Amino acid sequence: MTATAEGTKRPIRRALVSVYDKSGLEELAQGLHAAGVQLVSTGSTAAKIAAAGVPVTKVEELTGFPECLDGRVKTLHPRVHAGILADRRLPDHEKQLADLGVEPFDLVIVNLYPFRETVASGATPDACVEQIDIGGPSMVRAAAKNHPSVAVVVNPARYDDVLRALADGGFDLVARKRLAAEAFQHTAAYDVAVASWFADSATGYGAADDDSGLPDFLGTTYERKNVLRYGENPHQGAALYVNGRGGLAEAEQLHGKEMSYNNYTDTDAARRAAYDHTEPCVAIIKHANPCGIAVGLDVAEAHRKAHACDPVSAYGGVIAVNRPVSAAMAEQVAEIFTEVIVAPDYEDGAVEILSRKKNIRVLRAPGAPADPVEVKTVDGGALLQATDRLQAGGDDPANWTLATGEALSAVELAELAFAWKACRAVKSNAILLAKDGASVGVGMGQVNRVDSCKLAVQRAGEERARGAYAASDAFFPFPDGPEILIAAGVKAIVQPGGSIRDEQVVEAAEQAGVTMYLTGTRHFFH
Ligand SMILES: NC(=O)c1ncn([C@@H]2O[C@H](COP(=O)(O)O)[C@@H](O)[C@H]2O)c1NC=O
Repeated sequence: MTATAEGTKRPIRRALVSVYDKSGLEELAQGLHAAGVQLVSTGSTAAKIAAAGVPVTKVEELTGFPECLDGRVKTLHPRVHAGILADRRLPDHEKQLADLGVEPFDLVIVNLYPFRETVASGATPDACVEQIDIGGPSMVRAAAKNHPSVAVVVNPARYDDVLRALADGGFDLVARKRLAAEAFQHTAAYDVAVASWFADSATGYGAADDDSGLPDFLGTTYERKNVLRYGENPHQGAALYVNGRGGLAEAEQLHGKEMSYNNYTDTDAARRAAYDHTEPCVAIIKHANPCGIAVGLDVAEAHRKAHACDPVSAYGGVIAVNRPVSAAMAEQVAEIFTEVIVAPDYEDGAVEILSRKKNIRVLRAPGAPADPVEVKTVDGGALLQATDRLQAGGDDPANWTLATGEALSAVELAELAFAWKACRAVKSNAILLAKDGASVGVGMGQVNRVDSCKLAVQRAGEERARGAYAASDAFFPFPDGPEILIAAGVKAIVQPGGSIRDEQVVEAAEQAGVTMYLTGTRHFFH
């Protein structure tokens, strides 16, 4: 076999066209015809080409076999597939084609039935199954395999390239290989979507062969959306990929500079924090940790309270809101250097107010974060876990156990519940002090809980710590942590409990007359 030189172009004389998405088809067919290319096509594709005044041979005429079974069999025929798969570099293949009376194809243009869109429309299982394209992927894969002889196009956005190549003597091997790669990516993503739908798993990622609910095969595909300027640091290349499920990765940017890698990770953390609360909530994040979380009667009030937690750190922060941003809130934000603001929407005038600052990135991302699972890579593998969400059991104060002290009133319990929920947004070991529905002191990311307690108290300051409501994301292993909170004068503490020294921990609170509740639920966040 002699390898075709990379730069050698293969002229296009005969094309097979079978497309579900018929956008740009008429112009393409006219262009192909004008360049002297013979067209062979399926049912309604052929009808549209003919209607555009372009001569076309129906596949049925080629195969001598009618399209049948409601379109389940159209192109699945040796006259089609031998025409696609013959390796034109091999004299023996050329001879076999001649003996069999099969004419080869130089170009295959196919796009597939809209399986994903049909599933998303809520169609019946039978209707979804009917949209699993069989003949299309077969042609695409055959043409891509045989890229030394055939060019394959799966995306109408490539039609201009086809017309340009025609005028230029055809595609060279490098271009055909690139088209083949695109074609296999297209069928691979299509098959993953079909496989995941069949698995019908809660994760949407694939089938579980046992009762773990976790897929045996982690099947999801991502398409590159943007190349980012750099990653976490300037020497790291980075890009944003989307998996077609919406969310932050597909947020609409309404204003400002291009999002950076760190902007994305902080914005993700900010949305996670803001959407934990049912009241209007604002979370301000720096380096994935909150420098302020607060709820209010409206978003402007929530923002004032969140900002007041730590105005120094909020400089250059990332803000997430769980409600549309009002003009009043926008006026406040416009006064503070802010990297990103993300919200489900913006009220009239809010974007214009925010846009007074050239650089602030203004994002619209409708809906709460909804990914059912989180995937983290480790060297040589990946970890998948169900996404941590607030639990109906342990995160509901109605289910908490009063370990010691006076039971809180409903208003006080709501304060402690706010602290508990807000603490979930803090990197472990996490301690959060709150007052009036706002964080006032946060101790984050320390390698022991005592230091997190010290940090939370120090950041709150004496006055704000006194009478605050304290939450810990995981149990206190020793009484030393709570002792710091107690010494600072907190009113109540909530923590999961479950340490072998719970008794000593509870005793410390008891002696000081501080109320302590146990949730039975932990929220590590790393
Ligand atoms: N069954 C087959 O032999 C077959 N061959 C081509 N198709 C698909 O039929 C569609 C085009 O059909 P039409 O030209 O009738 O609109 C394309 O999306 C193509 O991928 C087929 N359909 C499904 O498998």
